[in-house]
Amino acid sequence: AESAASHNGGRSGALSPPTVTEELQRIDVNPPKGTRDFPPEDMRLRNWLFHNFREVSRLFGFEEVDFPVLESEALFIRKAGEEIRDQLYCFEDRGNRRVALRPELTPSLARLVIQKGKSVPLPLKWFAVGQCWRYERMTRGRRREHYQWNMDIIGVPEVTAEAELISSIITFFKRIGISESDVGFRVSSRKVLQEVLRCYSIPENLFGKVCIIIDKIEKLPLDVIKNDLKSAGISEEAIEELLRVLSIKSLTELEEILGGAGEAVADLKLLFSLVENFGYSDWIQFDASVVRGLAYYTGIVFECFDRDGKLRAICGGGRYDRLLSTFGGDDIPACGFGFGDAVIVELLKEKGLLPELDLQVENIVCALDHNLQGVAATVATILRGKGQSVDLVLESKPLKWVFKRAARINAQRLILVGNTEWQKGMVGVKILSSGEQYEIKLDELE
Ligand SMILES: OCc1cccc(Br)n1
Repeated sequence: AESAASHNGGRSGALSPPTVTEELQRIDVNPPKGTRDFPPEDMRLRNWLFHNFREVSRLFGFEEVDFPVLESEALFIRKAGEEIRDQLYCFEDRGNRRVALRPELTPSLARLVIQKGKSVPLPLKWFAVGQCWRYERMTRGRRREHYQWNMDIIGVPEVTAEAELISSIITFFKRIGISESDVGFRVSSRKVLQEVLRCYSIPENLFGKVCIIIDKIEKLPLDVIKNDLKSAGISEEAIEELLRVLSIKSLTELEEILGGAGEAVADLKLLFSLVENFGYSDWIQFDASVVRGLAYYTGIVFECFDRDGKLRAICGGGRYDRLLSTFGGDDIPACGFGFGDAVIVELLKEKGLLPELDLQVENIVCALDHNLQGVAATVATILRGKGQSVDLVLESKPLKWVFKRAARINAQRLILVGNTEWQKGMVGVKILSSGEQYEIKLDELE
């Protein structure tokens, strides 16, 4: 009675249908709103994507780092009115600490650089692939988590660092079949805005807030943008000049307006010439309206877009020379980018470039008699010792079932352990693609 009871979920006696209360205990088998499971087929695609992230990072000599998904909330509290702040997935833990699920990786990276201090000689080239979170009202039905690939160069003030980062992203695109006819980079510098604001004697501490307002220029009506800038203390005249500068689409025109003496024009000219040296000029364009939505960028900013205009930004990044000092660290220059795992998959689907990633098992091993199960396990161990994957049939099953499973798991070879063959120290082998079959001594199996 006890085993029967334990067998059918604690209900005594023979198998009986669950009672109403037990039925109500059924949990919701879907993941929390805005989050994803990764069943095998999706996990294969994710692993393929992350493998390419990591391979490009390796090719560029970057070292992998990681940080806790949970961070002190203080890491992400910036006063510039960023969307990332409004959507912070934050709470008070049982120790009354204000904590947050990280919405991005850069602040954690900055924290680790400061923590390591002089023990890590500059420049640092670090990369990470990590899950990031936001708590967004599900009205928009958007995801609340994604995985981001980040590459960051710490300690290099020159735009050679930004050129290297853009080159690494292009290398990634090329690896997966995306070309400059599919995507492009919009590149600008926040120093453009800075130089305009300085012309109108607008205090530096408004810089981040102005950038965040302007970053919404494509998403909000122009009068809203103007009102927000006015409320932030920007004069009408300065607003008009800002909007005029933001519509510039060529470096020549920018130089005419800002003059050739400023850092913004110098940085951008150098960056474009470096990228040209890489042979990647067709991938990038100057666009003064690019500011990006994170307050801490201080120089070059870029984002990658799909030329069909169907998708949100594929990736984005820029220079953040002040972030480490705002965390109490030294004034160390830095730049980096974030590349999410979702939009790129939408782009690959659009372009018919999703890779074929079937499960591949080299061997399926099956004992034909239950007294040979131990021998079958030994065969599996021998093959695994040679680095071969083995699906070991763990129950007594008819051969028809074994062949069906072999086809489902895409096994290349069926190894049959039967009494007749085993009497001679042999096992049966069937190559499933050709149908060829033969017997072989165990120690000759390879
Ligand atoms: O790109 C902004 C962002 C941050 C965290 C999670 C998700 Br989904 N998206």
